[in-house]
Amino acid sequence: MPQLIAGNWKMHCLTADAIALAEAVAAGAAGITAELLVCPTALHVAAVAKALAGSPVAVGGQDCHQTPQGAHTGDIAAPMLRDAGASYVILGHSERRQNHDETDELIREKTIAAVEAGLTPIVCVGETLDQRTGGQETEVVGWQIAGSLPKPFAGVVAYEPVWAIGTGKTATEQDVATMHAFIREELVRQFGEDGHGIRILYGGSVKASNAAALLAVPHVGGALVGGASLKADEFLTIARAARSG
Ligand SMILES: O=C[C@H](O)COP(=O)(O)O
Repeated sequence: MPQLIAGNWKMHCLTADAIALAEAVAAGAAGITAELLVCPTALHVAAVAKALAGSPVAVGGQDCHQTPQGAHTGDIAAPMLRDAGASYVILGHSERRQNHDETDELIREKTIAAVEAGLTPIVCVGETLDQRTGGQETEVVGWQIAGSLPKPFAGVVAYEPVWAIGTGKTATEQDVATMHAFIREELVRQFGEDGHGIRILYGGSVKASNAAALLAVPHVGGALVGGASLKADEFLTIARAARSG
């Protein structure tokens, strides 16, 4: 399976910037064997999907509601993302866990809603600095996997240590190797043989200069890239560092 290189644009870009960024990524995608994905704000999914039509670059959302429709002011339903051209959705990002008090149970409900709408969920897990300092990182991630992923699970897991997001601090290759091996073990324990086939992305200050080393770590199935995905050249350089199989 090729690695998946996903850009999480977070709350960045006005419409014209989002279209220009998408077009620049698509223009440089030829010859890249990794799967490419960009996740703009929900407001820009349709415009970005239109800009990427005919290119190998997929589009995803950054969140969805746990129900397919209803009286939920300000929320976005998974079928709406699908209708706008998304094929993936990021769920349970630490910024949503922290800023919107999202629990594992809610994330599991959102994940089920995403799959029912035909989206591939990318479910994020990861420990805070305090949890790592306290030696609880695997326990925390194990609980997040058990609580956030429905059974069966038709999606992707992204390991993002919270202390490495947007800080410039990247987990060491050894940290990533240890945690990804643990996550694989947990996935196999919880999902049986299917656990071997679930992609596990690494996210947290991935950039052009560290991508090749991080993407070479066993059980790393790709990267979830924040800041560096806002520059097409850097995002494409990361994608070129990906393993193709
Ligand atoms: O979803 C992406 C992650 O939060 C990583 O963000 P970052 O690459 O800016 O550290």
